[in-house]
Amino acid sequence: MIAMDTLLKTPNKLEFLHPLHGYSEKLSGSGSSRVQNQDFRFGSKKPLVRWGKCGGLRASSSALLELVPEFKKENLDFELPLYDSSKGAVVDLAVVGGGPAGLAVAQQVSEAGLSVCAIDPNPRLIWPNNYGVWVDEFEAMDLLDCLDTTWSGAVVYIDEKTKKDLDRPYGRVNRKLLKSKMLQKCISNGVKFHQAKVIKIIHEDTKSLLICNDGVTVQATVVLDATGFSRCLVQYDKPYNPGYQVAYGILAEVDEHPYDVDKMLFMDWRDSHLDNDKELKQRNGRIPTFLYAMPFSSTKIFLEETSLVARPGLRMDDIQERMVARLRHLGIRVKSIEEDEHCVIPMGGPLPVLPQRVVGIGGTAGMVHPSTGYMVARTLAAAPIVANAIVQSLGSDRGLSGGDISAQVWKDLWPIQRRRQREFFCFGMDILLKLDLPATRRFFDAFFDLEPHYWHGFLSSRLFLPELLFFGLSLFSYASNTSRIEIMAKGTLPLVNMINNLVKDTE
Ligand SMILES: CC(C)=CCC/C(C)=C/C=C/C(C)=C/C=C/C(C)=C/C=C/C=C(C)/C=C/C=C(C)/C=C/C=C(\C)CCC=C(C)C
Repeated sequence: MIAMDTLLKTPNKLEFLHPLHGYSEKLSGSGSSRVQNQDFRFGSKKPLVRWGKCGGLRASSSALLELVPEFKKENLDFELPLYDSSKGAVVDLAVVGGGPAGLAVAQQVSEAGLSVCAIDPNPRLIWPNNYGVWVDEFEAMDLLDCLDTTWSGAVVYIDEKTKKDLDRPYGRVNRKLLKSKMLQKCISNGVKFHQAKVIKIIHEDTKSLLICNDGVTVQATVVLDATGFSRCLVQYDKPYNPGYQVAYGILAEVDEHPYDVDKMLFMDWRDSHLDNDKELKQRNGRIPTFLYAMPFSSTKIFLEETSLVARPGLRMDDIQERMVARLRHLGIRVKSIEEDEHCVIPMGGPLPVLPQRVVGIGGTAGMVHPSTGYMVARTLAAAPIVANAIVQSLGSDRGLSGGDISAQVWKDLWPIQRRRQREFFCFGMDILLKLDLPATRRFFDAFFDLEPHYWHGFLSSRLFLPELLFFGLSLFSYASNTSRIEIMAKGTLPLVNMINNLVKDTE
């Protein structure tokens, strides 16, 4: 076992290659933002941070990082039927990216008897992400068997004195099981797999040619980009200015922790762990982070220090430093780390060009919840909508061109009520971006006092515009006077922007 104080003396392990961002987007096609112990990139294809010798991190977090095991790629043991390019056949659908969203669509389109080719550089790799979901969201999709742990409720610590018990069960997705189930179904429906990255796409009237980095060309009537935040194929025509959720998580064996094993810790905004570090406390006061934790037992726990949203995103080393200070304060001594994850989720920002020839789902299609960073339940729920639209359009005898088919799919994915809903969520994000720690606490104090229908519905994208207005008014009425003033002061400009955008987008 290594005590935090001993850990503090260990020399540093991170080497900085970029002054601003020690983190990455995942650039290849698994439809996910989380990465584990690899080179890091941000935006550009250049490595920015490398795990290696010495560097700019304060010693405190480096020692914790010493416990992080070498990243092992864990593959599923499946014999995947391969795409045969020599036949020159045109498949009905090519899915680029093998994350949850891409595989769900591949599975559902192939179920309808259409031919599908799934392209991913690592199609057997178990997703590195630790997905958490509200149990009711997975229940609605009949996916309860894909949760490996559930908690009867969740807890939010607003500050040292205020704790909220959330009466809503939460679960961790069993990513190995979920991916195995989806792959199994894809295989039995006849999906073919191609292990490569797509580097170029050429559109013709009735088909598209996907040129892969191994020289193979896949021909498809419809192309679905499910590559996550790399936004490989989908086009954007507005400046990309998202907020960033940044988090660092460890699945750790500890000697003990103070959290109730029957509840998951949704947000812990306490900051007494920073009392001895004035500078860090001030930083946290300006752009706060909270702890999110899934206690599996009294000695095994997933801990994730999280910046809800910031622009630009917080540096990963800053987050790690805050986490180490918090664990030390809570008396959590880490014995070993089973896995760690670095998570950078772009939130909000413009939607892609609607419609366009390539269809998208998940991060690439603007489907991350702009106020929370959550996506997996929403994209899994959207997969049948995308799949149905593809199946209907391809099956229609109206002789639709590739462009007509994609237009139909985009229309079903982003109907006006979903676009308006997203506009409201972006409005919410714009307010969150401006709140310091005291204001954030006041905001969430009111948010979690709302009727469950409102806060559940907001977090799970179940409220649409008229109801969202009542949600906003209700939040306002629950807020303290100080918080109301803050919402008005910080929210007026975003409110005007939202109204302008809603007025412009009328079809
Ligand atoms: C899992 C994942 C995805 C990731 C990883 C990392 C982590 C761990 C994360 C976590 C996260 C979390 C926990 C999150 C959470 C979040 C939340 C809770 C959020 C919430 C939000 C809310 C909001 C934004 C709200 C808003 C509201 C508003 C805007 C209102 C307003 C009002 C006013 C202005 C008044 C007037 C009225 C009208 C408009 C009508």
